[in-house]
Formats: sequence, C-alpha cells, structure tokens
Amino acid sequence: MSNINRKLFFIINPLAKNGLSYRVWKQIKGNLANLQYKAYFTEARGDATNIVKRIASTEKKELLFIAVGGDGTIHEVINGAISYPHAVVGYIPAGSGNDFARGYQIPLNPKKATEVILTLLNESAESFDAGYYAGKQSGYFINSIGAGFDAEISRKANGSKMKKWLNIFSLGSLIYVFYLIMELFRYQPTTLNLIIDGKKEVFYRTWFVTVSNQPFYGGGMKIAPKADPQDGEFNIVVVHNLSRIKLLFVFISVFWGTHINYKEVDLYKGKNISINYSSPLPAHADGENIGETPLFIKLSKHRWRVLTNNKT
Ligand SMILES: Nc1ncnc2c1ncn2[C@@H]1O[C@H](COP(=O)(O)OP(=O)(O)OP(=O)(O)O)[C@@H](O)[C@H]1O
Repeated sequence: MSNINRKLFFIINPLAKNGLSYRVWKQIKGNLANLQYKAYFTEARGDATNIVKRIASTEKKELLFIAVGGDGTIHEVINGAISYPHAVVGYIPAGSGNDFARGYQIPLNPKKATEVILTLLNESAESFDAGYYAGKQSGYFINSIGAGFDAEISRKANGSKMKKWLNIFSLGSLIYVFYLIMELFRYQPTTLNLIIDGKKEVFYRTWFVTVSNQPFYGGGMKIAPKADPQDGEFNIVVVHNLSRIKLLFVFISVFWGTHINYKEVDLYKGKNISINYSSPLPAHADGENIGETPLFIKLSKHRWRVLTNNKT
C-alpha cells in the first residue's frame, strides 16, 4: 500500500459527456490498486458539493477530492471544498467543455491527467482566486460568470434533448451552434447597469457581460485572454451596441481572443461587480445555469487549492 498524507476521495459524475466519464473512471480505477481511497458517484445536480461538504466537515485530516467529470463537476467539488482549509482538489477531465482544464493547465486527456495527478498526491497544492456570487442563487465560481445572450444559449443548449443524441456522435457542440444562430435572430439586446468597484457604467443594446477569473469559457473560447486567476481581480468583458451580423463575427473571434480589438467590446478589471439589466436575464456560473439577474459578485475571501504540476 502506498503512503499518502491525505485522505483520498474520488467524486465522479458517471453521466458527464454521455457516460464517457464512467468509462474514464473504470480506466482510472485500474491504476489505483496500491491506494486507499473512497469513490462517490453523483446522482443529481448539487450532489458533488454536498458530498464534499459532508466529508470535509467531519474529517480532520488533510483531504484530497479528485473530481472526474466535466466543468460542472469540478465547479461543484470546489464549491464544497473552498471553505475548508484542509481540503485540496484534483481534476481528471471527462466532460465536453474542458475550460477548467485549459485555464488551470491540467492535461485535457484523461489518461495523461490521471498519470500526472498520481505523481502529485503528496505534493503541495497551488492556490487560486475564486469569485462569490449572490442573486437568485449564491455560490462560488472559478472560471467565469455572466449574463445575457451567451447564458441564454447555454441554458437552451443544456436543456435540449438533442444534445444527448449529438453527444453519442461526439457532435455535442453543434447544439451550441444551433442555438447561437437561433438567438442571433431572436435575442433583444437591452440596457446594462454595471457597477465595478463603486463606479457605475451604463451600456445600451448590451448582448452580454462576462466576469472572468481565467481566460477560457464556452468550451475553449478565449473570452478574457489576459485574465490571471492569481492576480486578485476579475477581467470583465462587455459586448454592446453592435449589429447582429457583427456580433456573429465578434463571437467567432472569441476563439482566438481577438474580439478585444473591436470597439464594441469593452474591458475592465475589478473585485466587486454588480450586474443589473433593465429586465431579468439568464445568468451562468462556470457554464451552469444560476437563474437570472440581478447578480452581485465579489472576490471571495477564500482561495481554493488544486494539485497541478504547472506551478507559477
Ligand atoms: N447522475 C447525474 N444525473 C444528472 N445530472 C448530474 C448527475 N451528476 C451530476 N449531474 C449534473 O450534471 C451537470 C453537468 O455535469 P458535467 O459538467 O460534469 O458534465 P458535462 O456537461 O458533460 O461536461 P461539461 O460541463 O464540461 O460540458 C452538472 O450540473 C452536474 O451537477
């Protein structure tokens, strides 16, 4: 039996990416013969957070929670672990978006990520900023949070039965393209009242606003190319006052991060942000639907800790 200083737990969403996650877990398991660990499978939204909180509030030893699943699973595991200083997280990506892995330099390939994490079990963890949000719901975000056009697309795509079918053929991202085109014709841009560290800004005909802790969102789009998750502030992107056809070009350019050169894209930095549209609009945190605006965001007093071999 190998010696690990931490108590080891795997939190697996067996349904992420249509069951890819479960197949990944079966492979990981084959490499754990010498380790003592416990594995938990999530059965519904919120389970991962609740499982981690339950364990962390009763165990006194240093704990390691390794999430196996998509961005939603690691988002939930960190939400559970963040307020416990003796809890560290690890991640093996097995979802469709993989923005967390991109942003925090974890291998996108699950086999490679497993090899790496198994070499780090006793290593010190790296700590990062998190955001706290309050609105209809409250919690922490690690990647990004936002509201408007993009959140509407993600809400519709995630709720679509077609996504499941397309995922079978690894074409799940097509559903986002479908709703992107639908919303491009349907969505009505509105007035955004944004307050950043006490300073009020008003934007007319706003399509969306995103507050980012790290560069990536939406499955590899570089929404905030300069965001640094250790600099103690967020990078805010507002897209406003542009035609539908120009919006399409801006949206496509987000894959390369070149959207920041458009005059209709405004960039800010800040720690305390309030997002209020003229009427409630859909909001997301790390790509998960969190209801509607208004939304209040602040840099969390808690940092979270992850095992990564890309130390800064
Ligand atoms: N057994 C389950 N049944 C249904 N939903 C679940 C289950 N376990 C977790 N969930 C929820 O499913 C959602 C999506 O999970 P996750 O992000 O891990 O997978 P994904 O959507 O395939 O990947 P990605 O977010 O990277 O695209 C999360 O909100 C999670 O809480």
